[in-house]
Amino acid sequence: MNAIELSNVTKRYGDVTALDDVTLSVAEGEIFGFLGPNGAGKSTTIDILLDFVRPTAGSASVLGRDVQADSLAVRQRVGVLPDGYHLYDRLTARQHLEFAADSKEADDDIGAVLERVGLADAADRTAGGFSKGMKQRLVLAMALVGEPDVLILDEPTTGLDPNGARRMREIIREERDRGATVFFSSHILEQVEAVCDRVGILRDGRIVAVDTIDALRGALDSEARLTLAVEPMGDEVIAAIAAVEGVSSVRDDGDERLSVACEEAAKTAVLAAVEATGARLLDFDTEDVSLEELFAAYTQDAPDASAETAADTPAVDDEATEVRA
Ligand SMILES: Nc1ncnc2c1ncn2[C@@H]1O[C@H](COP(=O)(O)OP(=O)(O)OP(=O)(O)O)[C@@H](O)[C@H]1O
Repeated sequence: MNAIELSNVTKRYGDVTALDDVTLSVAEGEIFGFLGPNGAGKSTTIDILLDFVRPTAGSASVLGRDVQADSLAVRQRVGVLPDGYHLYDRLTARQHLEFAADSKEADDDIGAVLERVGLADAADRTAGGFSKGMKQRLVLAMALVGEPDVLILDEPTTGLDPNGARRMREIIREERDRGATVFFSSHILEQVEAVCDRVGILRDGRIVAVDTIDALRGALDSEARLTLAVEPMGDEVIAAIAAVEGVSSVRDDGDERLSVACEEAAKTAVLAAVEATGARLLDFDTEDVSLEELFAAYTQDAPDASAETAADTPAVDDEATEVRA
């Protein structure tokens, strides 16, 4: 049984299609990262899993139960850290957890849960005076109450300092080790890479990739980044590289250096094109795809080689002129 399943889920708000035919499965015991740019539909997906929002078409289940027909049973077994959470300013941290335990019919050791999220010292202070990060820790603590089978966390590290973010990652792993499934949305890629077994990438309401980060990197391997040092450097060299089949962008980094994004197979053709102009290749290097580039590759349109080349070609500066002279 999968912990979470979405089958052909579409959600429209008037003219806006927030989710477009999304199908996704998260296995039990998995830490699944849900990524996408602002407005991609992450919160809408989470709201559908919790039955706060109903899909226009399709269905969703959590732990084998339909989220609409069985919403109460689902909520009993799910711990949620929502996007726009609500705390009661006049209640203490301990009272919030007692409330969470009551509603889940759980008998957690409240002190221990507060200790776990680093709020033991603030247990009897009212939430109204909490900092943003303390509030986030308290909401996490509420999600952990009752040893939920599934944790759904919407941007869990928002407002947390580096220690808080690290503690959050530790807790996510501990929960998985206990047997829980963790589904969390984020656009902090390092967080996601540090803990997730798999990620799903959402773009404009559609799932564009689901895999391990390593596999996603591997799939982009065809897109290599080359840095070249060329002498003399000029528009002719840039144009020659941009014209090579498989090159998606050429960027002039100044100082006689160029960055070229191209298909793996096009690398040699790029080097040959440089030499064919009569310029000398002083140095070249290839780099790994960064997380940022990985995210951009799945969530943005491919850059237009000619546009980028034109936009990024700086005016000839003195130093460059000197080398050319
Ligand atoms: N209640 C609503 N009424 C109208 N449009 C909505 C509503 N809720 C969401 N949308 C739209 O649906 C799309 C998806 O929004 P959603 O909040 O799910 O994105 P998100 O991926 O969570 O974004 P973010 O990273 O900014 O939180 C957006 O275009 C948003 O404007």
